[in-house]
Amino acid sequence: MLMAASSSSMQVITTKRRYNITLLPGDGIGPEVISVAKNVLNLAASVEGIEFKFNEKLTGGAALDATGVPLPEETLAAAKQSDAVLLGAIGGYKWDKNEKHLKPETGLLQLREGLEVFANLRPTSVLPQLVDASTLKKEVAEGVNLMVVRELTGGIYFGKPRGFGTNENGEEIGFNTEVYAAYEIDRIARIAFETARKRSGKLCSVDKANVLEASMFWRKRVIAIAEEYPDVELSHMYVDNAAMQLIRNPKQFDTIVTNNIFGDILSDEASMITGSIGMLPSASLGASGPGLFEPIHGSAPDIAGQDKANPLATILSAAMLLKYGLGEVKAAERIELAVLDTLNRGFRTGDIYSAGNKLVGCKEIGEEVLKSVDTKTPASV
Ligand SMILES: NC(=O)C1=CN([C@@H]2O[C@H](COP(=O)(O)OP(=O)(O)OC[C@H]3O[C@@H](n4cnc5c(N)ncnc54)[C@H](O)[C@@H]3O)[C@@H](O)[C@H]2O)C=CC1
Ligand SMILES: CC(C)CC(=O)C(=O)O
Ligand SMILES: [Mg+2]
Repeated sequence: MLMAASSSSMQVITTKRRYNITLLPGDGIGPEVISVAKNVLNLAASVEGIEFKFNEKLTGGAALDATGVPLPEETLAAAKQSDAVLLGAIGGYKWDKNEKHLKPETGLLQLREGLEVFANLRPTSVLPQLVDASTLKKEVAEGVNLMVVRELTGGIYFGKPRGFGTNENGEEIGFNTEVYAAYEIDRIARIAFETARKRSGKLCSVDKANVLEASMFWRKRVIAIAEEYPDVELSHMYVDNAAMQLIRNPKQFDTIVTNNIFGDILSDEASMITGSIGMLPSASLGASGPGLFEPIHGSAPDIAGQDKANPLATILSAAMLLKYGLGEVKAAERIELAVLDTLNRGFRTGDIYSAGNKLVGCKEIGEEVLKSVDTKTPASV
């Protein structure tokens, strides 16, 4: 807001906040959920006096088909120049047999690396409206509210050497390397400690330090960084036990910090506590530059093109874009409340459906969220 002096009076001029958003629909259900989330994002923003310029670009399999690479330079350049990036999902059966590294998913890794978004926040909470949809018993699921802080630009997905070759017996092999430098662990640990401090003050670091040197080093660095956060209670757990404890008693966790691959796997597992992978959003953030916001799920080729996808994870990722990417907290809350209101009114896609609710498709639940964005204010839900 600018104050401009005139000769007769002080005039208040409200400046519209304007942002450039790169949209990367990707493959499979990606374009379906992005189309719905874009409308929700646009409406919530305009109600709050924000204007978006959307710039849609190719990535993943769609980019491979059109340009021969899964992340065209033009896409990365547009993403870097924008204020935030919203991505649908990447990959599909069509490209499964592609040779070596020519996979759509490589484009996603290149994008995360190119934007240097090393911190992936994956909140997992059981909404009161969806306790029935949880895979777990009501008393185990009710009230779960945890945050997985996943390291996103290091570890085995990026480590070198990697590739295909032959072993000493001349047999074919494939190999990857789990490698972490101290700075990579330190910076994600600090994000996790800060996150835990703002939540209930409990941080659990998940590793495989009984077997892997990279994990032993991970634990050593997390313990070193803990000295900067004496108010946060730090614990450690091996990943196999963590996978089991998440199902046995998820409420023992508040903030979990872990490496790239364990975070990928544990967050898919955690999604079933909330009812569906179609509910979980994520924010990927770096030290500076635009954040990348995407649902945690993939391109779901088994339901693509059938209007069956749950777009709520992408809509909630749009809310994270507003909150973490742009600092537009009111517009973010408007979207979160609209999702709750839509669920309160009984609308469900197939993945979160339970008897007595209204079964709708991707587009229709999107329309219902739009109605809620329009009618509900933070005070009215
Ligand atoms: N961030 C990304 O772009 C990711 C891409 N992938 C890619 O996606 C493709 C499919 O991978 P999958 O292992 O099958 O994982 P997936 O997450 O795409 O699907 C797993 C299961 O969850 C269901 N599902 C996923 N999202 C849903 C939604 N929004 N609403 C309702 N149901 C939903 C699917 O129908 C499927 O049965 C692969 O090419 C994979 O590499 C996988 C994970 C993340
Ligand atoms: C598709 C992969 C690159 C990653 C993945 O599964 C994820 O980030 O959840
Ligand atoms: Mg995954």
